[in-house]
Amino acid sequence: MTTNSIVETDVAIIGAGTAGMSAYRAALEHTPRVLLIESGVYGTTCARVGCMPSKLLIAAADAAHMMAIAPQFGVSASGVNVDGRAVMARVRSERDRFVGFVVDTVEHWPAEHRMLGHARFIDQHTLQVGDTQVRAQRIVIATGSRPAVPEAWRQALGERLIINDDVFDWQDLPRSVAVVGTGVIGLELAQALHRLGVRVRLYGRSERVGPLTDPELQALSLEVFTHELPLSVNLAHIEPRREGDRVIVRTSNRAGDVHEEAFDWLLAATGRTPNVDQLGLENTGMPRDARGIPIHDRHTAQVAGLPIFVAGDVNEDRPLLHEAADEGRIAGGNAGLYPDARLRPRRAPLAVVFSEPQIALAGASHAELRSAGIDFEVGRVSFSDQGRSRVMGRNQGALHVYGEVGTGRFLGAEMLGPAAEHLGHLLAWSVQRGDTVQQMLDSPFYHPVVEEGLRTALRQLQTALRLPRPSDEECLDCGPKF
Ligand SMILES: Cc1cc2nc3c(=O)[nH]c(=O)nc-3n(C[C@H](O)[C@H](O)[C@H](O)COP(=O)(O)OP(=O)(O)OC[C@H]3O[C@@H](n4cnc5c(N)ncnc54)[C@H](O)[C@@H]3O)c2cc1C
Ligand SMILES: NC(=O)c1ccc[n+]([C@@H]2O[C@H](COP(=O)([O-])OP(=O)(O)OC[C@H]3O[C@@H](n4cnc5c(N)ncnc54)[C@H](O)[C@@H]3O)[C@@H](O)[C@H]2O)c1
Repeated sequence: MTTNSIVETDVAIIGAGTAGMSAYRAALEHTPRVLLIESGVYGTTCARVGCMPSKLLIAAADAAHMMAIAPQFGVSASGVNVDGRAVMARVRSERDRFVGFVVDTVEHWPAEHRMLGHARFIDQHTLQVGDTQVRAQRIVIATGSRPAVPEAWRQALGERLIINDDVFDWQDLPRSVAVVGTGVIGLELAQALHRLGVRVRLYGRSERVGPLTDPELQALSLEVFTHELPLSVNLAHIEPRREGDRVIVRTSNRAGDVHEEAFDWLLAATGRTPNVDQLGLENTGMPRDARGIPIHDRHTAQVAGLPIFVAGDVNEDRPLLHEAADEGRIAGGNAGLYPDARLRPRRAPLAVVFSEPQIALAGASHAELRSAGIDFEVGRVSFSDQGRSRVMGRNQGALHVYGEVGTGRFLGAEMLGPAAEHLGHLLAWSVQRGDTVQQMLDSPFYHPVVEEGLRTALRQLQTALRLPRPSDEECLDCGPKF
């Protein structure tokens, strides 16, 4: 690569996604010499092909679903008509609006702070970007991730294999889609398309549908989604092939039963790969893990003693929007402050899946508690008979809350059920504050609300924890006397 120009800067940030933009703002608080480098287009994964367009598609699906189930309330219109072109027109135009705000923001930043091109490390302080060499005192890696698609499928299916990015550019809804991968993206998109009248089948290698780790809730999740969606899980082989314009998905289960079904498209939702492979990281001598991700401290974002920082989905640690923004803030701030580095606190974990019923994980997951060897008890509630959930016709799912034996500290929760996006917040906030189960029980609960289900689970947990009963002066909702 010939180098025609050299640019010198204090902080170079690779990637203008959510993490990179947040790092840019934080670094600017310490130095005006900041350079944000982007190899693709401005607008971020979240706004262009992630959080926002997926929720727009789900919003349309929710509308169709509400009309479809309205007769159970004694309300009906004359059938449900989904106009695929109108659905996709709204998805695209609202998505473009969100993207427009982000692009506007970046384009209003000074031109000398921005560079377009693919950045690659030459050494710890130097990046090659096209024919420009960027010499930076400190560098933030915020390169995000991309869909991981089995190469054999790409070869076999050509353009009939699609990823989430493609869905949000559709002009119309297709007739049929095979969705492979029962993780978050697969579940959200498969259910939305199904509710919009697309013939969908969701394929999975295991019996796990969504990110829940509690075995009882995993089983419930499989049961609930099997009830609504055509699902083929626990498959030993998934072998798609192309016949003309059709995709034939041939599967065999562990018992050897073979099934074939034809679709217009195969949507691969088979996880994501961190963008570390084309960065020349081998030229820096930085420590990396088996996946090639720079080993760094999640409270400073710094790679062991080096002037290099990591933020966002590229690190595979909680690949979520709010975490990418936080990590960008930490990485950019510390890149600005280098050689000082501040240890920054991290928020309690919170993840939400916008399926119906929704899924939420707050604080420590069941699997994390088990692997850490923590002594904990579980409180449970089913939403099938929960008052408000039944009123709304959304009485599906269950909530499990976890509390520490001995201290009564609330540790975390997993749930599948109504209003999980809101309950998840309450629960994560309690974990972050260090609330005890008793403190949560002493908080107000309105009537009739879904949160009353949470109270039932907390009461059960408090009983299971067998803690000494507080005096009547100290509590409103006290556990039993042992
Ligand atoms: C379908 C889908 C739905 C989602 N829904 C949600 C949701 O509802 N809620 C939620 O919290 N999260 C959601 N997420 C996750 C969320 O979108 C990500 O956590 C977030 O966008 C990550 O931001 P980032 O800055 O790390 O990466 P990105 O926004 O991807 O930014 C990385 C940037 O780096 C650039 N880049 C890469 N390599 C180079 C290089 N060598 N040189 C220069 N530039 C480079 C890329 O072009 C890109 O612009 C969803 C993701 C997907 C895919
Ligand atoms: N609501 C949200 O917040 C939201 C929505 C979408 C995505 N996200 C974020 O994006 C991340 C990535 O989501 P994702 O769905 O791509 O990943 P994921 O890890 O959640 O799911 C990938 C799934 O694909 C399966 N899989 C992998 N290879 C396969 C193969 N060859 N055949 C069949 N199945 C295969 C895996 O077993 C897994 O079930 C999530 O972890 C989440 O952090 C968040």
